Amino acid sequence: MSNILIVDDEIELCHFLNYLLCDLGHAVTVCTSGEDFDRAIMEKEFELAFLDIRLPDRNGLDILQHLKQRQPLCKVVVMTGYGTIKTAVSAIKFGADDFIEKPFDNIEDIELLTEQLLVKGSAPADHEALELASRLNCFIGKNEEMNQLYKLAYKFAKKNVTVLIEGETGTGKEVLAHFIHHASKRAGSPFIGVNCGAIQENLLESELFGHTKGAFTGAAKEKKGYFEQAGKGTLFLDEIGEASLATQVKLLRVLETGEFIKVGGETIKKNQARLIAASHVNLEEAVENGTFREDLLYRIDVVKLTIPPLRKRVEDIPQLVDYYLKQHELGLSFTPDTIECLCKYNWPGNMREFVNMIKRVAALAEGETAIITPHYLPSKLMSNSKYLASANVPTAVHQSIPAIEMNFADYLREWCQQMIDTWEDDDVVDLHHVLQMIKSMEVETLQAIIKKALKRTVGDRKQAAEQLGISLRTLRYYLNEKK
Ligand SMILES: Nc1ncnc2c1ncn2[C@@H]1O[C@H](COP(=O)(O)OP(=O)(O)OP(=O)(O)O)[C@@H](O)[C@H]1O
Repeated sequence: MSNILIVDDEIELCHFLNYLLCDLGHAVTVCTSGEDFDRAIMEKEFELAFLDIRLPDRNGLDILQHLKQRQPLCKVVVMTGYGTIKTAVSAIKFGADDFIEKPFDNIEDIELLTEQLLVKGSAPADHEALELASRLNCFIGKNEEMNQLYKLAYKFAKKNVTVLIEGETGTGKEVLAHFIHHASKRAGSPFIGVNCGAIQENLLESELFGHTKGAFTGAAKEKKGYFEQAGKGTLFLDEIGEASLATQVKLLRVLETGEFIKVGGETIKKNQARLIAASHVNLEEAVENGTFREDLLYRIDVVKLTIPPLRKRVEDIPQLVDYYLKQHELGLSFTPDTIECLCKYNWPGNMREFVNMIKRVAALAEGETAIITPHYLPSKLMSNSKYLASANVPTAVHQSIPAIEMNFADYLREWCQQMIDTWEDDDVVDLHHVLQMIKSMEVETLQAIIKKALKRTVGDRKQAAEQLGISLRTLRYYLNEKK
C-alpha cells in the first residue's frame, strides 16, 4: 500500500481517481485547493501525486515545485487538458515524472503508470525512450540535457500534438523527428520529410497539397501532395524558418482548419498527419525580424524541443567515437591525444560534421593503420594543437589537406604540383590515389566557390544558390550540410 495524493478542483474527477486508486489498495488523500494541499503535505509523506496544473487558487507549477522541495522522493503525474499542454512541458522540466490528459480515455494506462512509478521507481516512458533510441541507432550519450530531451520527446510522441524542434544545423533535428515518429502510434504510417526552403514558389501549392489532372499546363495526371502522402503518419517540415511568407500562409491555413484542397480540385480533404517542424534559426527572433508569421509560430510551437549543440556536450565525445566505430564496424581505435583534439574543437556543423570527420578519417587510414593519431584529423581540428607543427605526417594526410584552411589559390598550386610530380614519377602510378586527388579537388573547388558566394551574400544561402544557378538543396549538399 502507498500514500497517494490527488490535487484537483474537479470533484467528480477526484472521486473517480480516489475510487480507482483505493481499489488498487492504496491510501488516498484528496485536495481540491492549494490550501488543502499545504495542509496535506505537512501531515503525510506521499509516494505518488496526481496534480492538476490549473487550480483556481494556486499555480499548479508552484505546487509541483513546493512538493518536490518538501518531498523529493514523491513521484508526480500532472494532469492536463489540451489548452495546458505547454504547461505540461514545463512541469516535466520542473521534475514531474509524467503527464496524463483529461478527460481520461484509458483507465488501464493510469493503473499501469501508477504501478510503474510505485514499483519500478520510474515512468515506463523513460527506459522505453532509451531503448527505442538505441534500436534506431540514435546516440544520446550521458549528457543530462540530451537525456531529458529524448525522454520528453518520447512522452509527447504519443500525444496528438504538433512539435517544434530547434537546434543548430546538423544537431540531429531530423533524427529526433524520426524518433518521435517511431515512438508514436503513427509508426506504421509514412514519415514524409519536406525541406520548406527548397520548395519552388510556383510549385509550392501542388507540392504540398497535390493537384488534379489538367489543373495547369503540364499536370498530365493527378498527383498527391506531401500532406496526402503522409496520410495518418508524420509530415516533417524541415527548415520551416526558410519557408517564404506565401508558404507560411498556406501552412497556417491547414493548421487552423485541418483541411486542404488539391490544386484544381473541389473536394475538401482532411489533414490526418501529425506535423513536426524544425528550424535552425530561432523562430521567436524571426518573428521579431518580420520573417516569420507569429500566428504560425503559435500553431507549431505546442511542444518545443531544443537540441543542444555538440560543443555543449563534449563529455560525450569519447563515447560517441566508440559508438560510431562499433556501429559501422570500423575496427579503428583513436589515441587519447586524438580524442583530446576532438573534445577541444567547437563543431560548428555538429553531429553531421562529426560523422563526416569519422568517415574521412576512416578513408584516409584504410590500408595504412588501425590506430588513429591526431595527424589523421582535418587540420582545423588541430589548429590549436601541438600536432599541427609535427613533420611526421603520413602521406595520405598530406595529400588531402583541405582548401578551407589555406588560400584556395595556394591549394590549387599545391594540387597541380602534386599531380605534376605524380606524372613525372618513374614509378608505376597508383591510379586509385590519382582518382582520390581528382575527387578531392572537385569537392574543394565547389566548396570554395560556394563559400565565396556566401561571403558576397553575407551568409544568405538562398541568394547564394540563386546567384550560382543551383538549388538550395544542391548548395547544402555540396557544403555537406545534408546527407
Ligand atoms: N542522435 C544522433 N545519433 C546518431 N547520429 C546522429 C544523431 N544526430 C545526428 N546524427 C547524424 O548527423 C546527421 C545530421 O543529422 P540531421 O539531418 O538530423 O540534422 P539536422 O539538425 O536536421 O540538420 P539541418 O539543420 O541541416 O536540417 C545525420 O545524418 C546523422 O548521421
